[in-house]
Amino acid sequence: MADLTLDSVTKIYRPRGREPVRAVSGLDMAIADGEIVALLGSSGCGKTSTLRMVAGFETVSEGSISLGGRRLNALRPAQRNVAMAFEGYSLYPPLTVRDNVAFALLRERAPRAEVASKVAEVAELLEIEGSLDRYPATISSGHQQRASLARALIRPAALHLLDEPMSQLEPQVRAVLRARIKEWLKDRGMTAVLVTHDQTDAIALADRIAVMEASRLMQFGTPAELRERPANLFVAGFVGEPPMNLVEAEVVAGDGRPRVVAADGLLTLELPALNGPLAPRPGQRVWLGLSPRHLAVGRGPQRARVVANQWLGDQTHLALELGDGAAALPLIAVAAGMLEAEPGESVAFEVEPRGLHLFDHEDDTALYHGSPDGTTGEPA
Ligand SMILES: Nc1ncnc2c1ncn2[C@@H]1O[C@H](COP(=O)(O)OP(=O)(O)OP(=O)(O)O)[C@@H](O)[C@H]1O
Repeated sequence: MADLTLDSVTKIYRPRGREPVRAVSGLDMAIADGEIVALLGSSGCGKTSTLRMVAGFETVSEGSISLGGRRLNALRPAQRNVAMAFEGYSLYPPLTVRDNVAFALLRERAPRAEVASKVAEVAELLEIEGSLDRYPATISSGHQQRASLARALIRPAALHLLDEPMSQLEPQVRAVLRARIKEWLKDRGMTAVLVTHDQTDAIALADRIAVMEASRLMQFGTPAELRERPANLFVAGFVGEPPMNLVEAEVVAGDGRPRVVAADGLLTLELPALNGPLAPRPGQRVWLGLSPRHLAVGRGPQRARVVANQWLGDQTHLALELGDGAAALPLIAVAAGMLEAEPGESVAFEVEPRGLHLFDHEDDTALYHGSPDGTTGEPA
């Protein structure tokens, strides 16, 4: 267990006969001892390359990686004191699942009785007791994935790396195992970095999430920080299901309070007095972000037409439209309970102050996040 630091880490692949590929660009991250971090992003954003550089399976092109104060760059994987569960499982085919799981402990000459008890414990955690005496090729991909996870989780190491640890698991099993894996890591104070493209996995497992896009780190924060204070337009449009509504708008001076006007005046919202170096000025074009969960339907000064109403068993997703035709402004609102609203119906709504965000129109960075009571402007 140790803290992990990535300092300006860059990975450039140079495939023969092809253009170089910049897979990771100037990544800075400090992960605390005992922390669980998820690298979250879409396919090809550089998550796996990052994990493989930490594990030592890829060289670092630029920058430095250290674990517990020890620089890792030049060390072989076996010298790093890092355990990794691979997305492709990489179990040894000639060994039973039991021997695969126990392999690293036996190699480190741990007492047999201790190994047996640890294997039994992790097998129970991941519900693979019935597969222990079988060979990898004879069990399902889901069980192979659990066996690979089990093998990594029982290894004593300073850092545990998990590459898409749940990708092959059924949704129900996934929810149960997520909670158990988190408990296992936390009970033992283990430091872990996992790679996932699944937001639910990231939110459920990690203390902090590193959102990556096109080789760059977009934001590194707790799930609440990403949701309530997205650092830029990308994170605002990526995090949350559904993510934030984003529309082009302009800040205008009001009598007293400034306002933000979107879609040719179809939507006008009052802002608190804005100040600070980043605060948008009257006349400035911005991206207006509205969190679906803070569009309160059934009250307030605004009106919209219901386009669709989806009841998802525990929440309602409402597709709304302001105005008509090609110029209409679409908005998604989410309500915790069931909302009776028919398509075609006109409903009242209001934007709760904390659901309002502004982003720079030029460089996409956050300029303003609404505070719960709406009395003060809280520049990003
Ligand atoms: N060995 C390699 N040689 C050349 N390019 C590579 C190599 N490995 C990865 N890449 C490229 O680097 C970029 C980042 O890939 P990486 O696998 O790190 O992303 P990822 O976010 O983990 O995606 P995925 O979820 O699909 O694994 C991609 O453009 C990928 O095609």
